[in-house]
Formats: sequence, C-alpha cells, structure tokens
Amino acid sequence: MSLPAVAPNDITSLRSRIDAIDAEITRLVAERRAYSHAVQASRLHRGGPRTELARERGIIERYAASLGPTGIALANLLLTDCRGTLPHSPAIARGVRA
Ligand SMILES: O=C(O)C(=O)C[C@]1(C(=O)O)C=C[C@@H](O)C=C1
Repeated sequence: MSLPAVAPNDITSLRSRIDAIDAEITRLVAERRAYSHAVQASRLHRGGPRTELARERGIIERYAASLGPTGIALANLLLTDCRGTLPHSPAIARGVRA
C-alpha cells in the first residue's frame, strides 16, 4: 500500500487523511447495512430465513484472505451490525434494538 505524498512528520496532514478514510468507512458501513437489510427483507418476504450462514462464511473467508485474523473479527462485526433489527420489523415497532 503506497501513500500519497505527505511529509512523514506532518502529523496534521496524516491525521486528516485518516479522518477522511474513517468518514468513508462509516459511510460505506451504513450503505452496506442498507443493502444487507434489503436482501434480508427480500428473503423474509419470500418466506425464507433472515440469515444465510453459507453466505456469511464466504464473506468471512474473503476478509480473512485479505486481512488475516483481524479480517475475521472485522467481518464478524460487520455482519453483526448488518444483521441488526430490520427497519420495518415488529421489534423496531416495539422499540427493541437488536
Ligand atoms: O447476502 C445476503 O444474503 C445477506 O442477507 C446479507 C448478509 C450481509 O450482511 O452480508 C446478511 C445476512 C446474511 O446472513 C448474510 C449476509
């Protein structure tokens, strides 16, 4: 991974790049959650189960291949976040947060 030209001792510039990356990551996590909820809602609508463990295993394997053990932890966190209560679910209506 090569970095754009930033003086190595320019901590302010380096941190501002980190902050921009974090903002992008959190935006992508929210976008991923929305797509994940759409897939889960579609599956439920067709009478299927809400989760699909074979698909989750494939995702975890991809993260592991890219990032090693940290990737496994990250994939599990993402899947937990994306599996949360669907916006239209009765649990939400009762005020329960997954
Ligand atoms: O890809 C799917 O089938 C999804 O429902 C999305 C997703 C995910 O967030 O990646 C969420 C729940 C499933 O158990 C598997 C994967």
